[in-house]
Amino acid sequence: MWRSVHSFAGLMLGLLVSVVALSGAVLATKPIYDTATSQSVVSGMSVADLLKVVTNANPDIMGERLLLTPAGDWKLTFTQSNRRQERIIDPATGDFAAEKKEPAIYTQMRTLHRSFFLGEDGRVLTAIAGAAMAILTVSGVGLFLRRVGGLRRGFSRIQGRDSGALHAIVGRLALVPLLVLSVTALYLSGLTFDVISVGDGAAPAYPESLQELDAVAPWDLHGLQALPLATAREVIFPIPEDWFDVWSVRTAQAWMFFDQFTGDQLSRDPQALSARIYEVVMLLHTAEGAWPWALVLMVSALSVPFFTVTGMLVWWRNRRNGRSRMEGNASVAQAEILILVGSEGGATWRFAEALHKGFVTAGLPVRTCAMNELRRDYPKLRMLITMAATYGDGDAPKSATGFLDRLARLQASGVQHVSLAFGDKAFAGYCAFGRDVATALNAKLGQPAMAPFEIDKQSAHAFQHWCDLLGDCLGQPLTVTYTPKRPKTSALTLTSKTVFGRALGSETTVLRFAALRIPAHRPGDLIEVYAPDCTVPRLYSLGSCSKRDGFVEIMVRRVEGGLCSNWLCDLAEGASIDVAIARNERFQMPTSRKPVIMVGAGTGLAPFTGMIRHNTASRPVDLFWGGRRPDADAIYGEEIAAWLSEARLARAELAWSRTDPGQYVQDRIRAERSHLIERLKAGATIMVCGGAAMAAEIRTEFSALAAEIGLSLDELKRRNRYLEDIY
Ligand SMILES: Cc1cc2nc3c(=O)[nH]c(=O)nc-3n(C[C@H](O)[C@H](O)[C@H](O)COP(=O)(O)O)c2cc1C
Repeated sequence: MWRSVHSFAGLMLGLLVSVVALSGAVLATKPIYDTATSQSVVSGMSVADLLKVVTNANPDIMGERLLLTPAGDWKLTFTQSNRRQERIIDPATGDFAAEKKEPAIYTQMRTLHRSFFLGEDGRVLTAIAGAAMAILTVSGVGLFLRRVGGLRRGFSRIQGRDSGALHAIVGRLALVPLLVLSVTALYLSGLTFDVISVGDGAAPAYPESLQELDAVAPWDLHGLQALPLATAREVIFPIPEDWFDVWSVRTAQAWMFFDQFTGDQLSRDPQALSARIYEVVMLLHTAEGAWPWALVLMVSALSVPFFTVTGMLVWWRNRRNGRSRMEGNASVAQAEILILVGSEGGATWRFAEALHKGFVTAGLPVRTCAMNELRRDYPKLRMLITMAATYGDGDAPKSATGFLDRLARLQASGVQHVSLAFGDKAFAGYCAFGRDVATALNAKLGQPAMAPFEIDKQSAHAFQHWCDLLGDCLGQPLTVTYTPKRPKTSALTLTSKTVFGRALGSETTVLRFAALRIPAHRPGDLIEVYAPDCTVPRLYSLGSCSKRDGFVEIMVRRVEGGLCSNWLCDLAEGASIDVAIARNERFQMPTSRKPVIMVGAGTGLAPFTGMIRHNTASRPVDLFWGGRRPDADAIYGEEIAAWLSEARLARAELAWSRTDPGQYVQDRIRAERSHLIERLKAGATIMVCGGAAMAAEIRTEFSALAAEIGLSLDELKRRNRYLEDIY
């Protein structure tokens, strides 16, 4: 529901809201401009002080009223030579000052902001924009909390730098000011259309002075002396020689009345609640007289067009990933079958879409949504089907991070369940999250309707088989048609190839391609290579950055019988290959300036090469890398030496396993124990890339190191300070 509301409002009204917000951002500079140019109140002045300077500087006038203008100037109404006049005065000297002329841009922006240059009719558009902004903000919060898996995780670090993550990061920061702006905008529209009114229209109850005494100068009246000028909005002078008239001062909260002879406060007439609310709303919405808040409003308003653009990108990406194409999705109240999807790259959504269609065709009320969208209650639910991919070290994919907590709160009895896991046998934690899901379902709902099933490398064949089994289980054949979708690929031309390790009987090749029209990527992202005769792509870590390097670089180890690796290693210079980019947000160089410890072996060096090459700010980066023999296997040997001399790399600890004595990368870690502890204390992030066996050894080493300073590996992982890219 949140998603539909948010997408609909954003797509339909994003432009309108952006125009109002941008013009609002310009208007928010006005209080800053006013502060810089106004005849500002001399801090520490009282109302009595102002009256004194005004009277002394203009002895031959008869003052009537002093009014603080929205621009922050004091305007004096007075009579001189029987002529009534109004002049801005300088509160420091009491002299008349030139009336400030507002720059034309503000007048234009105000008309655009309030009515789109369309007169009264345009005010409806502004009201719609205000309502849309309120809806977008509230539904955005709902979506965000669902994405991170609940309020408890609402303050934790948001992973990734894709448009969705940026949308959420900026959204979290701008949330409060945008909510304030939208609610106050709605209030002001309510005033425009007379839905809300300010005050009851009653004039304050003026008291009278109690006795006639000799005239006293206002600056000698203790009541006015005690009233700070900063709190006053308006001062009304008593009529001269009218002994029962009083000094009246309006503040944001009340009218206050002072005896003109004794200076005593005679009474205080609080502003009506509605008038006070109006004052607060105006302050919050326009920030007049409060330039720091104006700055906050300006930045927040500027973020609105950013949301429109990133929001559209997210919407488009979701569409492409099949996320929003669940036609015939049953409502929560009607759903009898619930398909929950845990996906990060989008492939599982495509399987889910095929299954969803199968149920719709069979006439069954089915609802398909992300695992993080699981609700507490589905009144008609009969069967729950989970389709979950696994990421990282057996972790949940993005759309399922909060699933296990949500499942615990599900109110369901007599609901059948089936789990399907997606993974890749090349990973150590094959289908690990899918298995966790199956275990949790068993604990919550009892025995499954059919045995949990695992699909390796998105096998269409295995999926069809599982759909047949599911049909048997339901006692109703299901027609599910799944056609694997090949992403849009780009062609790369091999420009150079460097082979290492021939002398050792197995080769590692660094392949460099010309990068002409390749989608944006950074070191650590993955490249999907489509080799001839391979139904599924093979993934390789990228060592290059699309923005900074003029090439694409990967490292491939020849695997006996490996279709793709042999094909790549045998490629001739000038040959072309088809590739797509797979973002790997979990394995990116952290953005802070804290140290980074990179650990890898063999081709695990690939992502680090790009990260180190671009470490131009010389942040402390240590590389621990394991190869076999320095004479045959010194991949990037010269570059590493250069990076050290250029301070892109602080240390290079290379371990050679086939020398005498042989050493593994974990041995170097043990040898550098005290240095690494210092790095950990300084907030270092550890990045590990390579085979599963090596990664397990490194985990053991860093668990021990972390324990020495009272940390645990789990905690480091939770804080995104222990990142792994394992194959
Ligand atoms: C960066 C990355 C990490 C992965 N980690 C694992 C893993 O630990 N265990 C596993 O079985 N599969 C792992 N996989 C494979 C995915 O689970 C599998 O490709 C799945 O079909 C992806 O589905 P999705 O595109 O819907 O996210 C990983 C894939 C990638 C790209």
